[in-house]
Amino acid sequence: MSLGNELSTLLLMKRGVTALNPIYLSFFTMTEHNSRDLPIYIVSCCMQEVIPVTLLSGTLGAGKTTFLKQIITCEHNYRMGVVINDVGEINVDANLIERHVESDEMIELSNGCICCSMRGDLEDSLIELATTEELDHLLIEPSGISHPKPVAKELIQGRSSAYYDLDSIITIVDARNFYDNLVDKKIGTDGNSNNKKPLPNQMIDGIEFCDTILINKKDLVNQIELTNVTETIENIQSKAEIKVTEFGDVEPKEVINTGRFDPEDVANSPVWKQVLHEKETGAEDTRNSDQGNHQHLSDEYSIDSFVFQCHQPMDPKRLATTLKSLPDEILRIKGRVHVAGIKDYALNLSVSGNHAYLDVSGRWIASLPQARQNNYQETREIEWHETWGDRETKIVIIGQDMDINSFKQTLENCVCSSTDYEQVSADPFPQTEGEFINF
Ligand SMILES: Nc1nc2c(ncn2[C@@H]2O[C@H](COP(=O)(O)OP(=O)(O)OP(=O)(O)O)[C@@H](O)[C@H]2O)c(=O)[nH]1
Repeated sequence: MSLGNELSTLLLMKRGVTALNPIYLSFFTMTEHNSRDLPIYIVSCCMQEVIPVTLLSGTLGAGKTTFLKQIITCEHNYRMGVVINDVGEINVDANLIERHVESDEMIELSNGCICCSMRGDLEDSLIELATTEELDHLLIEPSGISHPKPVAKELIQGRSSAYYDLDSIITIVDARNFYDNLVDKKIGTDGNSNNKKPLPNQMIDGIEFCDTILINKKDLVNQIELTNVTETIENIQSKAEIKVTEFGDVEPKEVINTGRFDPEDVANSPVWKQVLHEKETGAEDTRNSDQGNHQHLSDEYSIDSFVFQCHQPMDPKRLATTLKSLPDEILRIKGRVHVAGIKDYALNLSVSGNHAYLDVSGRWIASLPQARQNNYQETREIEWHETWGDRETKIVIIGQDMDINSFKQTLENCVCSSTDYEQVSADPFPQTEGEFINF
C-alpha cells in the first residue's frame, strides 16, 4: 500500500458545503511502513456542518431584542444559538432573552462593542460556541451602536469563519424614528459644525449594509408615513427584501435560513463595495482597528453610556416627569427600576425615541416567602442590600453629546429619601392598567 506522507486538506467554505473543521482533524501514525519506508498516515476527521448565521443590525431601540425574542420563542425546529452584545456594563438585552434559551447556547458580551473593543471576545466566543454546541442556526445581535460591517467581516474571513456561513443580514428600522429623522427632515440635512456624523447616517449605513429590512413599529406611524418610509428606504437600498412588522412579528421561515446574503448582490451597495475592496486588497479598515476603546463611536457619533444604580426606590412622579422631558441627547434608556409604592415587582424601563415604556418584569426576590428567598440565595449569586434586598434600580443610559453628570444628578433627584418613600401611595402609576405606560 502506498499512500505517501503528503496529506492535502480541502476546506470547502462555500455556503451549504460541509467544511472540514481544522481542529477536528486528528492524525495517527501507523507502525506499518510501506516499501519506501515512508510512514502511512490515516486521517480521521469529523465532518462538521457550517452554522448559518443571521446578523441583526439597527439603531438603538429599533426593536432588535424584541425581534430576537419573537423568533426564538416561535415554534420552529432549529437549535438556535444567540450572541447578544450590549454597550453598557449590564447586558439588559441578554437578561430579557436568557429565559428563552439554554444557557450554553447564549453568549453575552457586555460593556463594549463587538465591532471594535470586543472583537477578540466575539471571535473566541464564536469558536467556542461552534465547537461545544450542536447548533442549527446562530443569531447575533450587536449593540445598537455597533457597525455590523466588522462583524460580517469576521464571519466572512475571520478566524471563526471556518465554522459559520453568513446567511443573512437583517436591519431593523424604527419606522417612527426613521420618518421623524429622515423623511420629515429630509435626507442630507447633516450640516454639523463639529465634524461629527449626524446619527441618521448610522441608519442609512445599516440600510445599505443588509439583505433584509424589517420596517418595525408600524403601529407608531400612519399609512402615509409608512409609505413614505418604505419609498425612502427603497431609494437607499433597492436589493433588500423589505417587510413591515409590529413588535418584530414575522414568520421565522421568512427570515431564517433564507440564504439571502449574497456578496455579488450587495456589491453594488456603497458600503459593501468598501468591504469587498478591503477583502480583495487586504486593506485594513482603520476606522475599526482600535481594539481598546470606543473611539469609532465618539469620533463618528459622540455616543457615550453610563449606568445608574441605586437600591433606594425612585419616586414615581419625579421619574415620570423626568421621562416625559428627557434631554434630546438621550437616545436610549433600558433596565430595571425599583419604584416606590410597587414593592413586590421589578419594572422594566425602556426608552427609545419619544417613547418610554414601563412594564412588569417579575417579582423581587425580597418580596417572596422566606423559604423561597433562601432557595434563590443558595442557588444564585445575588447582591443583597440589608434594607432593600435585591430591589434595585439598574439602568443603562445611552446618549449623544450628553452631559453625564447633569443627567446623573437629574436621576439622583428622582430617588426617594427614606421619609418621602413612606408617603408614596400604594398605586403610584394610576394609569398602569395595561402592560405599558406609554408617556
Ligand atoms: N410601539 C412599538 N414598540 C415596539 C415595537 N417593537 C419594539 N418596541 C418597543 O421598543 C423598545 C425597544 O425595543 P428593543 O427590542 O429593546 O430594541 P433594541 O433594538 O434591541 O434596542 P438596543 O438593544 O438598545 O439597541 C421596547 O420598549 C419595545 O417593547 C413595535 O413594533 N411597536
